[in-house]
Amino acid sequence: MTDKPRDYCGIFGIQNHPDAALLTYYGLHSLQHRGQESAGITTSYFDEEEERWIMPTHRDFGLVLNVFDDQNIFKEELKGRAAIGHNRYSTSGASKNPANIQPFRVHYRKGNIAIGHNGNLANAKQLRDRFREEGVLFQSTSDTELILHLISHSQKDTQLEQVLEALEQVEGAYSLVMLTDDKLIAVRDPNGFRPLALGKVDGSYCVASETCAFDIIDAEYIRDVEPGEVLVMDQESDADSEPESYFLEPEHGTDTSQCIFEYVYFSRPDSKIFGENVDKVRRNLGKYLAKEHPIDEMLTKETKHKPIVISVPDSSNTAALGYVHENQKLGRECKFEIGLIRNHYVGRTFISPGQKQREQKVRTKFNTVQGVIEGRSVIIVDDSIVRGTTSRYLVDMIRKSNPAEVHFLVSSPPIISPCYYGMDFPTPEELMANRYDRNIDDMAEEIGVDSLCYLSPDGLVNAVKEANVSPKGYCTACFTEDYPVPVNFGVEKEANEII
Ligand SMILES: O=P(O)(O)OC[C@H]1O[C@H](OP(=O)(O)OP(=O)(O)O)[C@H](O)[C@@H]1O
Ligand SMILES: NC(=O)CC[C@H](N)C(=O)O
Ligand code: SF4
Ligand SMILES: [Mg+2]
Repeated sequence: MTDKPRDYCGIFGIQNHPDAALLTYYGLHSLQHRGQESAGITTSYFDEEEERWIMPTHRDFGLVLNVFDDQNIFKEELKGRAAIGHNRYSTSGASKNPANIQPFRVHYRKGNIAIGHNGNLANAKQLRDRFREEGVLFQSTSDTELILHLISHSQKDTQLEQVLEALEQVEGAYSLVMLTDDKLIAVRDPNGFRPLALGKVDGSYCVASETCAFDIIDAEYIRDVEPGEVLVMDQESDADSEPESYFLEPEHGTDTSQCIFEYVYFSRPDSKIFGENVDKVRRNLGKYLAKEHPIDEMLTKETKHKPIVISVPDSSNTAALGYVHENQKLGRECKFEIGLIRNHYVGRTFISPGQKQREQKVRTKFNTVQGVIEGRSVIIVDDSIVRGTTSRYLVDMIRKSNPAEVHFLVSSPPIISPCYYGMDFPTPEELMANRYDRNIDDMAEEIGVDSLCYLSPDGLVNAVKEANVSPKGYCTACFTEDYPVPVNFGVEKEANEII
């Protein structure tokens, strides 16, 4: 397991566009925050000379910028009017295993097929055990490959029927982009765990995990792919007519369970996911934080300045603004300040084992603005505490700038349980809330703050539902242990690695 939660994967797909691979490349750039281990693009075209469909794939470890560092990749290699792309953060199958880099592309009796997956299959172990018994030779150690085996094993007549039959057998979290020789297929699991949006650009359809990938290519957001929806776009599809749409039956329950942590931390504030702007929802989390923990109820020191609220850039900027705005509305004095400066050249989730290295990591990523902090009552707003590494060392650094007092507010509840739906969390024992038996006073002492306050689980759901009025439900399992789809607890990411 990992040091802290890491992002989900980012996926992108486009059909019937002359610059399919290039637009996918730009889309992946915008989705870089969702996965930084590896990146890949697959395209599809009919080769007149060879009289067959070709599906070139370019994929490697690293950031999008490094993987696609040569223009010729687009001119000579990734030809075709349809493309899918993937940025990976591993949840099933080791991150260092090159076989796990997506998209996966295979050839079977119905032609070529490629897949990019964001999420984690809840019944991967059962499916893998079944295939192993049947004698299947696996090409990777990832859960995503199982979907391809299910498709190739299907005895249905058409490829589309095979895909639908395969998807009826998988459970858990999956937003998918798939490429067949002549079709782009976009899928969201019936629970709708992961986001996936439909857009159009130059009259062509495109899909992406987050709408910030549309903005970078000047595409227009049309709507979300609905939970359980399978969208099929062929070479004749043009974005003025509705794409073909099919629906999968939910295996467990009928409610949707969109990942609430997307709104708390993962998605970019300039994106729209689950039908609502992330910025709007995140500000509302700050507002509810102010309702539950108004600023003056925390302060204990008299200072000659207004208390200051600082965010931990960039992920909590928006929630901190919402917190300040609501306090001011309630007549409580405070102001938003930039008290921490972030070095943007340090990766989002740079893994560094060992305590000394973790401390160094926080120092490399942040520095304090002494003049802003000195003598003030400082309220730090962050979006989440996982292991407690960031908060502990940040408070240490802030204390060195001589504030009058330091309080820590979190715009989500304590994380008490891992995610099994597409995010890589530390084990339950490593989560800070569990290390301190969920005793918030003890956690405050460990972090070194005068007080520590969290948004309540009800506050979280209410804040999200007020900002996004859609009736769809949310997964809150990492905060509540209420898992909407049964999971195989304790299966390690590396469980299938043998070399
Ligand atoms: O308690 P911890 O284990 O330290 O993890 C919690 C921190 O991790 C996340 O930020 P991260 O540094 O991953 O990325 P960000 O820069 O996108 O906020 C989150 O926003 C918290 O600041
Ligand atoms: N974070 C994700 O969405 C991961 C997708 C897939 N389970 C993998 O590990 O490759
Ligand atoms: S467990 Fe947490 S991170 Fe995972 S899908 Fe549910 S809300 Fe999202
Ligand atoms: Mg952060």
